[in-house]
Parts: sequence; structure tokens; C-alpha cells
Amino acid sequence: MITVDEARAKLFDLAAPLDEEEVPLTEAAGRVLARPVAARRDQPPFAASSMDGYAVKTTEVQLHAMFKVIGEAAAGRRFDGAVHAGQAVRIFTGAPLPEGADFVVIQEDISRTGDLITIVNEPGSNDNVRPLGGDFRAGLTVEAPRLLRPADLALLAAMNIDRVPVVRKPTVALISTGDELVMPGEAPGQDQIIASNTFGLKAMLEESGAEARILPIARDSHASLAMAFDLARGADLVVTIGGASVGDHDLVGQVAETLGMERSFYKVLMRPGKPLMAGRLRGAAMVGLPGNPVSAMVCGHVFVLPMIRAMLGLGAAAPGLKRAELARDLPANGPREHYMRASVNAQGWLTPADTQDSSFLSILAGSNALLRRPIGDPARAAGEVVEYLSV
Ligand SMILES: Nc1nc2c(c(=O)[nH]1)N[C@H]1C(S)=C(S)[C@@H](COP(=O)(O)OP(=O)(O)OC[C@H]3O[C@@H](n4cnc5c(N)ncnc54)[C@H](O)[C@@H]3O)O[C@H]1N2
Ligand code: MOO
Repeated sequence: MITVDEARAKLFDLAAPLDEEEVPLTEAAGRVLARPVAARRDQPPFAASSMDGYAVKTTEVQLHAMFKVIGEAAAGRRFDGAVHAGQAVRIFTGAPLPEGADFVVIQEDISRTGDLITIVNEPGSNDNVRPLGGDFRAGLTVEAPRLLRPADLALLAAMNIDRVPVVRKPTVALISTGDELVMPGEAPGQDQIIASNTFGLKAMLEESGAEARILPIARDSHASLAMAFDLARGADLVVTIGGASVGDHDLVGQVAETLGMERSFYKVLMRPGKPLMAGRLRGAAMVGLPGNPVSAMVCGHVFVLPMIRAMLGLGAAAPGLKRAELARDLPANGPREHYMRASVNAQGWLTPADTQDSSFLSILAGSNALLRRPIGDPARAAGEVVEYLSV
């Protein structure tokens, strides 16, 4: 058996970064920028007023000074002409500063009678002018790879980028396997349960930028599993759930190998998640998750999400760990890396759940952390600092 880190390294070998595609700016949120893009213009493209007021010459700005208003400059409509000594142009926020003017006196500091204005309050030294290119100059680049957030989209728009090169979304085919499973909403037979893992995994994967497709449940037979693998053709990653262990009906590995799967590894020193398998099948990465619902979700966080990030060009990295103080004592850990369901409160105290059964989804859903206990971790006392993964 290999360690969690060794398994993840092997999974990264199966998860090469995908190629790029171009999408309209409106569809670029949450996507990963594939290569640097450069601003097509200066912003602002002219010296602009940052306030509503009057544009004048700095040298003439002083308390009680008087000016004649000779025109108006609004956002989108500049004043055609120049400001000379003793003159002012009515100006609004965002308007280009007229030629000859380099200061905007805000209207609160002005008294106006007809075409004449007087500065009635101390105007201060702030010129209320945004210089040309003050925000950015043409050629400024947004670097890649970068997960595009709302502020990035606003910046790209201002840069006049209407189509954005992004990394293609990894497509994932999710296959639940087992004679005991029915889909949510169906009427289960006496010995049946509802397929749950696929739904949790689909949500998890899509939150991370993949596109996941839930395939029909595969039954515990060669023919049914082979058909499911056929339906998965075209996906970048095929994820099976269940049938990974050593029972007579655990056929996933066997069937995948008959179809040509080159195995990368089987079984990891991990709890839950021991019977994890992975390989390459028909040009796609294949990951076989254990069927126990919590095991499948934990493996999703520890292995599948890092693979998705690698495919998105965000690098091959383990999920980030945070630190908290243990709220109670814990016995020594055994020979497998343990991911314990736990809750971290606002004060930073982490309480492991009393029940760690790898099939209890109610416990997982009530947790916000997976406490990571290294192989052979000694007993820990309340108050010790431990590492966890936010979930
Ligand atoms: N003799 C041994 N038995 C088992 C071992 C072992 O080492 N020796 N390992 C145990 C561990 S650990 C795990 S984890 C499970 C995983 O087994 P499989 O991957 O083969 O999973 P199944 O047997 O198909 O199912 C396990 C369990 O999960 C339920 N399940 C399966 N798929 C779904 C789904 N999509 N949604 C909800 N629930 C699902 C299934 O009904 C079973 O109850 O093996 C242990 N056994
Ligand atoms: O490895 Mo299993 O996932 O402990 O339940």
C-alpha cells in the first residue's frame, strides 16, 4: 500500500493541464485564465474629473477668486475649447478635463450667480483630477493561470477584453455501481438504498470548476459496468463509486482492466478510503472511489479536487491545511492516515465527531473539517494544535 502523498503524486501524473478555449467575458467568472492578457487601452483614457464642480487653472485657485463659466464638460461629452485665465468650465465626475484646466473646485466650495462663480470655502490642495492612465496603462497584463473572480472580470472589461482565453473545464463522468442502488426519488426495494455519493461529488466537482455528468447506475455485472464505461467515453476523468474492495461483487477493477485500464495503484494507507484505485483508461484518467459514502466524499476532497485543480492548470498541490486547537483528548492513530470528521468553532477549537463510521453522511454533513492525523500520530491532548482540511 502507498501513502496518501504517494497516491496523490501518481494521480497528478494522470491529470495533465487541459488546453484552452475562448469564452465571452460574461461566461468567464470562476474560470481559469489560460494565458496573460494585456489591456487594450489606458484607463482613464484622458485626465478626468473625480468630482462634480468647476475646472480651472491651479495657479488661480484661492479663496474668494472669481471666474466666468464658459461651458460644460460631462462624462462622455468633452468641452471643445480651452480654459484661459479667469475662466472656468462646469464639469461633472468622469468628464475629460478641458485643455488649459488642471484643477476641479468642488461645487460645495463655490457660490454661483449667473455665469459667475466665486470660491467661498478653502478649496484645499487636492486637484480632484484622475490622471490619464492612473488606473492602468495599455499593455498592463493580468497574469495566468488565475482563477477569475468578479473583480477580475470588471478589470478585463475595463481593459476592453471581450473574449477571454480560459482553460477548458475538465469533464468528469460519475458512475455509481451496485445492485443495491436506486436514484433519489425512485421507490427502493426492500434491500435497496439510495445512491448518494454521485450527488455530493457532482456538487463538489462543479464548485471547483469541473463539469460533472452523472451516468446511469451500473449494476454488479461485467456487461453493465462495461456499458457504463462506454457511456463515459469523451470524459477527461472517469470516477466510479463502489465495487472497489475485495468482495465477490466488487468488479470495477477487473472490468476496467479487461477494457484496457493501465493501473497506476490500488489501495492507500488512508482511513477512510483504503480501497482507492486509479489508472488510465482509453486516454482518460480513471479513479475508482470506495463505495462507503463518507469514504467517497473524503477521497473527493483529498484526491479528486487536487486533480481537477491540476487539470485546470492551477498546479499539482495537496489541499491546503489549516490549524486549530483540539477540544478533547485523542488516542494514538494507527498505521493509516486518518481524516476524522470534525467541527471547528469560531474560537478555533476543533471537536472530532464521536462517530467516525465511513458510511454516516449525517455526521459528515454536520462537520466542517476533516482532522488529518498522520500515520502513527501519538495520542494528543486537548489544547494541542492539529491540522485540518476545511470542507
Ligand atoms: N474483507 C474486507 N472487506 C472490506 C474491506 C476490506 O479491506 N476487506 N474494506 C472495507 C472498506 S474500508 C471500504 S471503504 C469498503 C469499500 O468497498 P467498495 O468500494 O467495494 O464499495 P461497495 O462494497 O460497493 O459499497 C460499500 C458501501 O457503500 C454503499 N454505496 C456504494 N455506492 C454507493 C453510492 N453511490 N451511494 C451510496 N452508497 C453507496 C454500499 O451500498 C455499501 O453499503 O469495503 C469494506 N469492506
Ligand atoms: O477505507 Mo473504508 O473507506 O475505511 O470505509
